[in-house]
Amino acid sequence: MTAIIEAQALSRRFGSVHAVDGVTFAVEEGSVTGLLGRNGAGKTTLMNLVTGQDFASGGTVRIFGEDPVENARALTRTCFIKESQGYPDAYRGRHVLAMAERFFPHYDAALAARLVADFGVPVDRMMKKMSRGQRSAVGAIVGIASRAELTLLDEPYAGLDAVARHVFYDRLLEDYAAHPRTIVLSTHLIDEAADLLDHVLVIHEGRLEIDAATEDLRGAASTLVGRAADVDAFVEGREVLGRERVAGISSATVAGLDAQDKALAASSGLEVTPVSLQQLIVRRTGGATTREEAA
Ligand SMILES: Nc1ncnc2c1ncn2[C@@H]1O[C@H](COP(=O)(O)OP(=O)(O)OP(=O)(O)O)[C@@H](O)[C@H]1O
Repeated sequence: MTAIIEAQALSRRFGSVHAVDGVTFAVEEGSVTGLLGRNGAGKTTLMNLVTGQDFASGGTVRIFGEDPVENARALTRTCFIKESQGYPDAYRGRHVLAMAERFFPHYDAALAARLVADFGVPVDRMMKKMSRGQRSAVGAIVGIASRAELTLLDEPYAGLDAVARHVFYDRLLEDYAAHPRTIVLSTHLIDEAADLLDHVLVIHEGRLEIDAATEDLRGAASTLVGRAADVDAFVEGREVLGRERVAGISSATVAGLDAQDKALAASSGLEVTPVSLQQLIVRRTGGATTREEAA
């Protein structure tokens, strides 16, 4: 496999804030990677470093094997769409699409036109007069139609309604299947995007908390519900990610249960359910929680 992005001990400090704190990872060619984390975790900063829009305070990052900073060759193979994208005052939607067509060597204008219709974007309207969702849709259209070898999408659907988000997932997957490329997508809507992702990078307070195949994370934790005494006995000595207790009934989220463990839990009268990717990440980045409520 070829690594399209390689970061080694990459850091970015803003004064005393360690926005990105010594992260090392590789993104493989042709993968769809979710860059996940809480507000302020460092996702945008990391994407800015990967696309050469910011300078590292330490460590290195390479895309296509090269330093991205002021590297026109690497950057014309890269499309970075971010929520906070600014546009010149006089730009209408169609100007943004025309610029994209000029910039990206593999841009497909016919696909962009179809996506404009799918999202219902008023491309003759000034960008500054578009709603937040319409501006996001323009970014999503450029992100998909550019067919850049490396596509980074930073919260590409902020403001998009549920229908438009599903149009985005469907069209992105469809076009990716026909024209494979490397995609990195940051999002807070983890479960919604989970089917799209084959790899997950979770960043927490600037550090890389999880770097794993989505497949390996599915079923990586389970929730056990039952009588408090039974739950307590079962989880003794296991990795507990979170625990809640209401009136003698306990619920515990536990990592690393195999089929035998689950069967044992069930035979002890506990209800066992898999934890979704989103729940797992919330547990991992929110710290183990313990909540007790009286009856
Ligand atoms: N230019 C800057 N100057 C000072 N601090 C900054 C700057 N840019 C980012 N930060 C800080 O670095 C941290 C990481 O910010 P970043 O925007 O990368 O987070 P994020 O994961 O993209 O968050 P969100 O999900 O809220 O968009 C935050 O604490 C932020 O306040």
